Amino acid sequence: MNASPLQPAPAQEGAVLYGGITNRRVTVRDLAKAKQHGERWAMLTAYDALTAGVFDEAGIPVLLVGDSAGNCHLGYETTVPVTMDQMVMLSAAVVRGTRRALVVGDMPFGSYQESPAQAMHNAARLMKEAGVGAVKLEGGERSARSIELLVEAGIPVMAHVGLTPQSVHAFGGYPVQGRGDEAAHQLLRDAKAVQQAGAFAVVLEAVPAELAAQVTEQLAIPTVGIGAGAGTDAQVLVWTDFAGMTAGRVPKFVKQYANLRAVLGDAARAFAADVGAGTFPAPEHTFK
Ligand SMILES: Nc1nc(=O)c2c([nH]1)NC[C@@H]1CN(c3ccc(C(=O)N[C@@H](CCC(=O)O)C(=O)O)cc3)CN21
Ligand SMILES: CC(C)C(=O)C(=O)O
Ligand SMILES: [Mg+2]
Repeated sequence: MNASPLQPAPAQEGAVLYGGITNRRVTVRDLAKAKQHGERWAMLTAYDALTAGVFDEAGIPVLLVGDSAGNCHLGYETTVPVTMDQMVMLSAAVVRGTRRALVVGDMPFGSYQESPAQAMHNAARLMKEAGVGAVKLEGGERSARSIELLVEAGIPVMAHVGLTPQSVHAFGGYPVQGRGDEAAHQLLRDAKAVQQAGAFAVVLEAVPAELAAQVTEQLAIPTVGIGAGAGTDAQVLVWTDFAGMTAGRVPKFVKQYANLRAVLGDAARAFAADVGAGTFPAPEHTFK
């Protein structure tokens, strides 16, 4: 059955997210219901209107405008240089390009760590100037007071614990988090702290699968895994990784569902060859 745009084929009978929501945006309440129904869901990153529209029409219920835009879109080595102005612009484009998905704006490094007031100021920018439906920020216990303030102000917050990429310099790279008893207990404390603070979901990044499954069991809010095994409520991947666009090595947890880098490269070479050979434009591409 060819699902028409914005009418994706329901994944399963009684599906909350993949079946009945077509003429409105997915909300955090839908995600809570999905957890109650044991319905797993997929989140992808998106950084522009066109790509976001493709994923929206494919029925992806939540799109994250990740600060991974730094790596995948803006040519930075890490997410650290990404600015609020860049995230506002990219998030606004993703909102304009979609009709159904919940769009989550990722708060970049230095936009929330100073104080809850700073977090409020910049989260409000994403909500007002970009029109996102929720924001995401990194940190467990350390971000709890900021999450509380945002939630009290009516801003839905997705938290992010485990490997928090904005701490790449402190970590010395992107190591798996939560290995060993003390680290595992700290991860659980972080997850419970963000739930207590009012987060509607929490990303678990680069965490041993068994620990992620235990955390998922103990939380009432959905967990969104990336490199956290199959026991979380949802999964997220950076879209350039999942579509085979990323240059060079991708993290171990990535499954590549396409090889767009090769497709685009081949197309570009064919275009150049046709222009060189004078076979493009052909008569059918030409005005009289
Ligand atoms: N393209 C892209 N994909 C991502 O998933 C991603 C970004 N960019 N930018 C921001 C962060 C960085 N991420 C990363 C990057 C590398 C690893 C990585 O290679 N980790 C090691 C862990 C090895 C270990 O500690 O055992 C790995 O081999 O997977 C993990 C997450 C996730 N995010
Ligand atoms: C890796 C995901 C969760 C993220 O924070 C991003 O894409 O920026
Ligand atoms: Mg991010």
